[in-house]
Amino acid sequence: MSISLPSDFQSRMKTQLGETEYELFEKAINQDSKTSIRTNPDKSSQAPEDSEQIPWAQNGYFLNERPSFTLDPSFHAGAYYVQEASSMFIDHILRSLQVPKELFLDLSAAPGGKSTLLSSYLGKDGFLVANEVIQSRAQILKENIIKWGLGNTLVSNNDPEHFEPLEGFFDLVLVDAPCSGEGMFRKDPQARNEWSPDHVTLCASRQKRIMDRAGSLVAASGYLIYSTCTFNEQENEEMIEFLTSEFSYKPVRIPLDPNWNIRETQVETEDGTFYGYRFYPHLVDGEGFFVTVMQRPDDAYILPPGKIKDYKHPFLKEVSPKDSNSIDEELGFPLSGQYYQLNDSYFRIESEWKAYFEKLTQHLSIRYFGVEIGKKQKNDWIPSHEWALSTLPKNGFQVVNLEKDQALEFLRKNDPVIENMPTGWIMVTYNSLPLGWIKNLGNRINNYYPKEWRIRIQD
Ligand SMILES: C[S@@+](CC[C@H](N)C(=O)[O-])C[C@H]1O[C@@H](n2cnc3c(N)ncnc32)[C@H](O)[C@@H]1O
Repeated sequence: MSISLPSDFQSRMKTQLGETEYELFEKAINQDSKTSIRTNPDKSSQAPEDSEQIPWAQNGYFLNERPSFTLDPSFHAGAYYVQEASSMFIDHILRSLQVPKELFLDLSAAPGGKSTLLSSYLGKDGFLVANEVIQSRAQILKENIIKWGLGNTLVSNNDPEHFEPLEGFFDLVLVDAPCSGEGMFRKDPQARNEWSPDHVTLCASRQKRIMDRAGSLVAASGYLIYSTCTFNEQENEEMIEFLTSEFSYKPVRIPLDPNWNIRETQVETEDGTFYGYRFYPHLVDGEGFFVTVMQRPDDAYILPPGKIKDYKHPFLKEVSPKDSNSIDEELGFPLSGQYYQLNDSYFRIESEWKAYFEKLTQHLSIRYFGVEIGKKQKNDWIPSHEWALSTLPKNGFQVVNLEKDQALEFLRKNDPVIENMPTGWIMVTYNSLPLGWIKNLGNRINNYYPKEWRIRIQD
């Protein structure tokens, strides 16, 4: 049985859209949404079969059918992320503004849709902090960042308040805020039951608390992006008013193709006209979404990372630049890595981000960073699953490419039946995409797929 739209919501939307347009909106919100994915250009450059390009996202595609993603090994290999189309507008924002690839923060990042997009945009040139306050969700975020595999991200598990010592530190801060979720009424009809005018007010005051901190974290000339998946003005336009009353920001206008049917909204403030972009389901093949962008003035504060002498951390041990270089050389990586040890395992980041990383570790609760390579035992490496899924080379290991059935067995953490398998460590792949490790000991096989990731459904 379909869940009806709350009557207060209906009357608010009628005021926002007018009666005639409201009917189109209501019809659209009760229809199925289109499935879309964003491919990982560092793993797979192919457009999916039977798909159509999303005009505002370079690697975004609408699929003509919704497949079972769980039963597609490429999904587990991080070849793509399932993301609704409107959210991918962030890609258009970054590219049209040519935002410099520096230090980015995604403050409310789980499960990682926008973080994986930011990570791809930054590539080898930038570094991303993907933060999530809820512990269990930070775990899912970590998993998705590992699968994406670019090694340019740190996952933290902090309340926005914990970022206070990092004011003026980030070149871009994205806050995809927890909201009343009106834009999800189509995809998740249960969300209709949770909606009430009081809930909207509660969400707006929580957003103010978050933005009160987030607004201060952006460095001079940096960008602040605020988004929600809700339609109302209280959580959107009013947040622009709030931000501009609390902080000094300049408006940013994003070029739009009129065929996209994205609605621009304007907010008059003492600092000029600011812009927001709203996605309605009767106008766009995506879910409800709102986003605004603003820029910190050039004379605002910048917090430099400084030099941390004799880096000390209760858990992390720095590997000297000389030893870091030797590891890169041994493993055939670009000679630009800085390593750290955590519980005897080695983690690699690009050395360019060393000072930034070390400053971040002084203040944040780190869940993952860079690429975990594995442990060293005498002269051998015990490779980590994270390394397999990363885009770093895996030189010197044997590789076995699996058929789909074998790959699914591996992902269920069963032992895939493979003929003429060599002994030792083997990286298993599907369509040449790394899935993980097995070790053939001759009389038995060990499957190193992480048990908490294993898939549980049958074909
Ligand atoms: C809309 S979701 C983020 C979706 C994510 N950006 C993506 O694209 O996959 C909002 C996130 O904010 C988190 N959150 C909840 N309360 C918060 C708070 N007080 N401060 C910051 N984030 C919060 C939620 O746990 C949730 O993961």
